[in-house]
Amino acid sequence: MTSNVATIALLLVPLLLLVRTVYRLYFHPLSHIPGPRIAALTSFYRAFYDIVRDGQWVHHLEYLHSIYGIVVRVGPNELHFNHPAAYGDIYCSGSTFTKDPAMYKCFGSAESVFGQTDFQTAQKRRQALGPLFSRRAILKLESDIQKHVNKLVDHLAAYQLAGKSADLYLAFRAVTLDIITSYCFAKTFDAVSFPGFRHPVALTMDATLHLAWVFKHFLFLRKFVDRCPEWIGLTLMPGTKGYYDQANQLGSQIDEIMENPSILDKSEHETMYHYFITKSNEKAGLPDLNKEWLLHEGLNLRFAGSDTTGNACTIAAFYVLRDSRIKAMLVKELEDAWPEIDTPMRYDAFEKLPYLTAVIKEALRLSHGTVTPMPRVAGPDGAIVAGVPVPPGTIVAMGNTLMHHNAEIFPDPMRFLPERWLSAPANGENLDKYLVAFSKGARVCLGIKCVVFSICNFCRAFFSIPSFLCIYSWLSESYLLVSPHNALETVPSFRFLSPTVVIMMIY
Ligand code: HEM
Repeated sequence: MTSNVATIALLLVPLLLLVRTVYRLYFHPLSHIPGPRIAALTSFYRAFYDIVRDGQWVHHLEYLHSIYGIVVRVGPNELHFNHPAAYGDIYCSGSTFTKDPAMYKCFGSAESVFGQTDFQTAQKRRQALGPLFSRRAILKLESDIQKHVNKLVDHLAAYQLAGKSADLYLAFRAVTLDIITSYCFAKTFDAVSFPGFRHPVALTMDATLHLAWVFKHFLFLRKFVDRCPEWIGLTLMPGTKGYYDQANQLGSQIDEIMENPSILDKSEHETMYHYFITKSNEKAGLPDLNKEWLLHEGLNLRFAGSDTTGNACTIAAFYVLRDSRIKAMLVKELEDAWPEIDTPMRYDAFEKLPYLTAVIKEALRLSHGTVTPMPRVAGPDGAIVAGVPVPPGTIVAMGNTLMHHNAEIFPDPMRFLPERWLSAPANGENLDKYLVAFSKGARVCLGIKCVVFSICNFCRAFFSIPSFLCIYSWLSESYLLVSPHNALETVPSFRFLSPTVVIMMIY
């Protein structure tokens, strides 16, 4: 009897696999869409590039589109597009598409605004947190942000005096980490003061990003890590110590506040907690307060605010410093606008400077924000994307890199060319429409205003103080300004979802 069951099972498994293969290849609603046959059969096709090839999926997508055209079937139930219209169709379509849970649950930040896949729930969370990142709120904290930038500049000056090289990639990571932790929690790690800017949190961000891919394709591992005690997590992934440290640190701050919310009254300025705990008007429709939610939200903001902004600043510094023409133009504009260095100049004035703005846009374009395509799932009515009918439940995406590298929109796309943002486009179209570093639509980056503001501040500190210009030329001549893996052409694709919170994967 037992052997009969085993025989039937042995026959059944290959039979089922065969049926599935035939279905996926010939009868699946996506079977007519071009793409590699193997991708139509199994999602391990993509897993291979994500995990074994260490995040090279983004580069492979460019290759696939060069062969198959604007739409490629990249998985059994997944399409990837490469057409400017597709971006709008997918990301600006309101509630037609929702975030793909397989991707957004793998970071361990399921409870944060970023992790919400449901459209309505996400909107409520965005409404609650949005005012923290409004222009008004940011302007109120201008001096606080500038304080951190000035500290970084002091440290860089010390490097110059000592004749030592500085890793600007880590330096930017450190200062953005300090800014965002101070901004959202009124506490910082003082990461810029760490020798070599090598704060464990900044260092381990990259280390754990690799794991995101593993978790995406093997979600049960994510769940295992969520539940296992810290010592097991640390034994398996020693590189995650910095994350445990910050989660523990943030966790105790949350415990303290939840126990006694009145301590928020003594806070130096409003923080994330004020928006979720004390501002009852905006709380409508939010779940009951709990530690896990605040922790996910907090860890998310830390990652979202430091990784992306740090990358954009690194790219800006890298390209401005290696091109003396661009550097001269930028410096001239800043010096004309700000002749008296000792007289503080406000952000409102800087944001009106056209060349500075163009440099920032170009840095955002070439740092991409989120490098990996952000997957969305078509709703029950399906959709039309770039003229292609998409059946309900299909996963679709279009990567920012493909938009930003599109030579028809951005001629000579791999060149850092701020001027492209200054000249009127030949076809009269506004180029801003194609700058998608912050994504677009209802799930556009929540920190967008905060970012432009911070980058302006960096530029102001770095490029407008004459004595620091020599640091820059010295650095650019003598050393690579960025970690080799972080230069534009090689920004690793596992650094996806910049605001992505991979930080939480261990939580
Ligand atoms: C140069 C800097 C930044 C870039 C390029 C950037 C880019 C992005 C992108 C592309 C998304 C969409 C991700 C997705 O849908 O998968 C996003 C979402 C988000 N970003 Fe940013 N970001 C930056 C800085 C920040 C900062 C400073 C904060 C605030 C601390 C922030 C907070 C968020 C949040 C909360 C979300 C989730 C929004 C939602 O899901 O509705 N980001 N960001």
